Amino acid sequence: MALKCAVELRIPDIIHSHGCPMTLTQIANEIGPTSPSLDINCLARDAEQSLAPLVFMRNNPLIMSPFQCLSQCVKEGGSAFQKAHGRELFELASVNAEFNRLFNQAMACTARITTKALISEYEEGFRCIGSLVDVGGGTGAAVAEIVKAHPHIKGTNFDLQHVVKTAPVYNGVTHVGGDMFKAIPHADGILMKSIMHNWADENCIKILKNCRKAISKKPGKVIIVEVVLQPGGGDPFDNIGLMFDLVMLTHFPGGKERTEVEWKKILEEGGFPRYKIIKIPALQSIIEAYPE
Ligand SMILES: C[S@@+](CC[C@H](N)C(=O)[O-])C[C@H]1O[C@@H](n2cnc3c(N)ncnc32)[C@H](O)[C@@H]1O
Repeated sequence: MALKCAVELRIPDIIHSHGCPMTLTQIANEIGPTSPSLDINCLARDAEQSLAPLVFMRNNPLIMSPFQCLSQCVKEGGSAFQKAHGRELFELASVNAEFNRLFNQAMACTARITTKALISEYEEGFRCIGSLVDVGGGTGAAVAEIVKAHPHIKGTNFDLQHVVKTAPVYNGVTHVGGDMFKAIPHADGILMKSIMHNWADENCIKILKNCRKAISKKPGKVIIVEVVLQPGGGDPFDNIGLMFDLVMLTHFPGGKERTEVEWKKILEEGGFPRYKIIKIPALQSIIEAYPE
């Protein structure tokens, strides 16, 4: 709430354009309709890497109100989102254009940041594939950046119809609308960033089985970009990982963050017995999984 307020008042922009630390009185004097707006940091609304859309989404009443239903969800099961709104999040996005836009913009702004880390730390991993499908890729920001860095890759952004129909055109990227529980377009590599944590194990296994059908044995692989919780603690991102676990529980039926042991189980059952975890400078890690 405090972050939302600060972004709405353009406080990060005010401090940046001042160029050095400011007192509260100086900031208060600057707040007004004619505040100069230059951007530097992740909360400045106009910045290329701005996280402001994420702040607006997380503070939207439709996203906040399910937290009021958390105890009911613990007692009865099911998602708190469904209890608050009578339908699940992606269903609501399909019938509410404004919520769809808000959610997709929030996903795209964080995708740009994680994708930067992914591109710099996983260069070899992308070099050896000729085609890549980003499953649940939202409006395509991540695959667009990957294709820009690796122009030999034929990129596909795959998501629900109501999402891809609002996606911008990107060079080297084809948008395909569909349902990952039914079928996934064929490619050498499948990217899934922040998808599996929305779903219970049995649904993740269904998605992985469809990925398995969509890739060739060689050089086929699935590139999962997700949190890997460290049961013993000690990771600098531990607290954020646990906070995300609570958000997943609230917003998605069976949604959760997973430890390596939990990942191994669903990967094996989904047809990916071999995997490698690659740490990147981000909350998420890369889980590179192979069909054999
Ligand atoms: C948490 S968002 C992640 C978006 C993107 N991968 C990112 O990291 O920014 C989950 C995405 O999965 C998509 N999705 C949900 N159900 C789907 C389905 N059945 N088939 C394809 N995509 C789906 C949503 O529309 C949404 O874009």
